[in-house]
Amino acid sequence: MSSAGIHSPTATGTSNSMADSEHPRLILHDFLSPDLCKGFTYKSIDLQELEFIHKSCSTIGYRENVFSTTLSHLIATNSPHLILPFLPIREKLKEKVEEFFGCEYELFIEFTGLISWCKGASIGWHSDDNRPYLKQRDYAAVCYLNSYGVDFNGGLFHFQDGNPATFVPMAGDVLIYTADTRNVHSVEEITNGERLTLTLWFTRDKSHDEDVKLISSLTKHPCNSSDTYSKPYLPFPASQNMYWFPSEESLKYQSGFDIRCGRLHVLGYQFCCKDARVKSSMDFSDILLEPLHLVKGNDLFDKEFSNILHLLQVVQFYHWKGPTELKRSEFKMEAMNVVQVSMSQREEIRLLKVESLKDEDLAEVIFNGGGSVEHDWVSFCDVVDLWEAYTSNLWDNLVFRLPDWIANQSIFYE
Ligand SMILES: O=C(O)CCC(=O)C(=O)O
Ligand SMILES: [Fe+2]
Repeated sequence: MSSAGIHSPTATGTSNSMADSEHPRLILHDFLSPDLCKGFTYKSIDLQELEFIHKSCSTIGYRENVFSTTLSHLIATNSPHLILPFLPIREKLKEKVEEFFGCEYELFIEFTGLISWCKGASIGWHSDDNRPYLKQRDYAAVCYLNSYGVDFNGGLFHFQDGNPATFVPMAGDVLIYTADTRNVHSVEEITNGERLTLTLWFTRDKSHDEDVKLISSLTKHPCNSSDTYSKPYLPFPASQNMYWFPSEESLKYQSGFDIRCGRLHVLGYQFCCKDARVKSSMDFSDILLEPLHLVKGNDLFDKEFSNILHLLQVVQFYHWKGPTELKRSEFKMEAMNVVQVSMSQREEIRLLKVESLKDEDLAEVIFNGGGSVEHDWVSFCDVVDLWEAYTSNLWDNLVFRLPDWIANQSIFYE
């Protein structure tokens, strides 16, 4: 394997003795450099791209105050094309783990997911194979997508024995370790911010190969059919309870908040339904599945998004691309349909907010909101087109690759 693209890694314990040691582990600094995937035809890796995917697609995670985005969830919500940005790094990591532990071509990826930990999340001493249903896990690779002291506080990683005892998560670093009791570890409580990782587990057991399961879903998915229809790539939400925080409130929705609405809220956005509660009898969770308009202050963006996930994806895309970085197009005010919110719409927006954000202070604490976020409608307009181009390009790319994946029962990039 060529190491081109692995940006001046300062590896701890690259020698074999470390892989064979009492605590086999490896730290790679700056592994996820922008150069990582230079050789790939798709594009260079962008940590913010994975952040964009997580902030627009995540659901409630497996632990308190944790959110996750798995590849199978992306397929289930009609965003199978969003697995593509994971693939270059997923492949590089697998090669690295196999190389370090001397098991080339023996491993399968068991799980790939974006995982974020918010204020209050922590985990005590454990090994990653410490449940009967996790016994197949042999190795873990955790890629840190943002940084301690910058994006979050708390969240230091500790190994119970051996060195290093503490690891300070910084964007671009990777931690690789065995999933057994030779690497018992913990993560300190997050005190503020959102700590984001791309986490993979590897197994020698083929029956736990994630690719086989993903390909089975992709085979049945519309992206594998020749019926073409317009905009096949619009996301479709999973069930409402998967988006309600905290999850124990999701049976009654009396306190807490919908995480998609929470994410919009901390960026200063609201939304309303096209036909002001035609649907007055409708439940807020059904309205989130209806065509929606984006609202900021008194401005209503007069373009319909097909549902709350579509709207959130475009908004997060805008914040990924950065309003200021976007080259301002010629002034195209007339093409930009921003109208003033009417009285009846104002009331509807308020009601929707009350129902979807029972506890807006909690949403602000969890998603670290409140700061001022840049926004202007001219660049937002451009982004709607850019999102469309980005998405349909990924979709075409997926459709092109899928037959080979199915034939090989393996998801690969190169
Ligand atoms: O995010 C990390 O640093 C490690 C998380 C962890 O220990 C786990 O998910 O099992
Ligand atoms: Fe762990």
